[in-house]
Amino acid sequence: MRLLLIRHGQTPSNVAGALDTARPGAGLTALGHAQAAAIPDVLGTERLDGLHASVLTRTQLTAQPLAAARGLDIVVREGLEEISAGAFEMQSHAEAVHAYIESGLRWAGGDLHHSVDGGETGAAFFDRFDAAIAEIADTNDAAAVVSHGAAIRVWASTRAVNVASEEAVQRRLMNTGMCVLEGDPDSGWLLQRWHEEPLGGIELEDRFAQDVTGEPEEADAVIAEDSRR
Ligand SMILES: O=C(O)[C@H](O)COP(=O)(O)O
Repeated sequence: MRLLLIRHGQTPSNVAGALDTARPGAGLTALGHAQAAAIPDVLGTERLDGLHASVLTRTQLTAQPLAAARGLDIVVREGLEEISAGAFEMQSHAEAVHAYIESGLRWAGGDLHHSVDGGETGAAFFDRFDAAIAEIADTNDAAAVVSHGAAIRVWASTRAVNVASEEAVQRRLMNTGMCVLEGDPDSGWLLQRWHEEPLGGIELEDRFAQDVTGEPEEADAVIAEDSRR
């Protein structure tokens, strides 16, 4: 199947740099709605049998313009939600952000027992995300899935057999960025495309936002800079 994993549009938490991973989570900013509105034109005539979103409000809002343009229902699925920040929920300080990013890096390196304090393990994350994707693959040859920055980066970089996981997991994935994979749960997945910027173009990127799951390397660089002071 062809799987389009699209990160949701910008939220106030993405602007503030807060680890917002609980339900129902934030809605979209005005820019987030504009990013979502740009998606249908950019996807053009790309085949889509289904449109899926996580249980968090921001992915469903992001999927709405595409659903309207294609006449598709948004199927809300458990398992596609953001990686839990545990005890760091809604925190934006450097240690919290570092621990959250570091966790995904460790999972990509195979340390699946690790979790942030109070959060889920890598094993639990992959179990639920794999299960959701397997359900989608059962009934769709081509699907768009609107999910989250850390979840998409970690899952795509680890499940794609043609990339080095620990490098790919650190790539940028801005709001409404997209990873395209082809394959299936049995034969495996190939990464076809990693579109870092918003699908609607660089002019829909907010250069001043503290988007911690969109830019893991930049967030870590800021942390390193802070710790030298
Ligand atoms: O940590 C964040 O940046 C978010 O609050 C969680 O990731 P998301 O914005 O991609 O859902």
